[in-house]
Amino acid sequence: MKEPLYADYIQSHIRTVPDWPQPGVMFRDITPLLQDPKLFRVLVDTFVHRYMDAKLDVVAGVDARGFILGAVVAYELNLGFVPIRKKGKLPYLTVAEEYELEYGSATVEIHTDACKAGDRVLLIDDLVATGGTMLAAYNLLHRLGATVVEGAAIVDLPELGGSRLIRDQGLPLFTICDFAGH
Ligand SMILES: O=P(O)(O)OC[C@H]1O[C@H](OP(=O)(O)OP(=O)(O)O)[C@H](O)[C@@H]1O
Ligand SMILES: Nc1ncnc2[nH]cnc12
Repeated sequence: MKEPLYADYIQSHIRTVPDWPQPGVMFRDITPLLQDPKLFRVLVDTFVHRYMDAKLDVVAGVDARGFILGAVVAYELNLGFVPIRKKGKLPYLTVAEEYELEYGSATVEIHTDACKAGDRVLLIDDLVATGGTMLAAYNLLHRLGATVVEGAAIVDLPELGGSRLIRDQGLPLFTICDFAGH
C-alpha cells in the first residue's frame, strides 16, 4: 500500500495543546480535522480507500474519539459498527480489559455478541500513544474469536512506543501521520 498522499496536509492541521490534560503532556487535538469539511472528507476517504477491498465484516471503534471516525468509515464501507466503550456504559453482557494511558488508567468493554468468531474486524481510533488502548481493544476482539485485520488511527506518537508495541504483539497498524521529533 502506498503512503497516503495527504499525510502532511492532515498533520499540519492537528492542533497541539501543551500541558493538557496534565503538565508534561503535549495533547494532539484532531478536532480541527473534523471541523473542516474538506479535511474530514480526506480523512475518511483515506481509510475507505485503504480498506474497501479488505473483505471486512465489521468496523470497531474505541470510545470516544474512535467513534467519530469509525462509524463514518463503517457506513462508507457498507459495514456495521461495534463500539468498544469505557467501563460501565454497555448494558448487555460484556468482557473487559484494563490498561494504562499516558495520563492514567482505564478499562474498556465490548458486548459479548458484538462480533462472531472468525469475523474480520478493522479496529479504529484517532491516535496511538502508549498503545494501551488499542491493545486492550485488540485483546477484547481476540477474546471474542475475531480476526483483527488491522489497527488504524490518524496519528502515531512514536516516541511513546505504542506503535512498536502494537506491531510487536502481531497487530498490523496503519497511521496516516506521526509526531516523531516534535
Ligand atoms: O495509546 P494510548 O496511550 O492508549 O492513548 C491513546 C488513546 O487515548 C485517547 O483516548 P482517551 O482515553 O483520552 O479518551 P477519549 O477518546 O474519550 O478522549 C485516544 O483517543 C486514544 O484512545
Ligand atoms: N498526547 C496525546 N494527545 C491526544 N490524545 C492522547 N491520548 C493519549 N495521549 C494523547
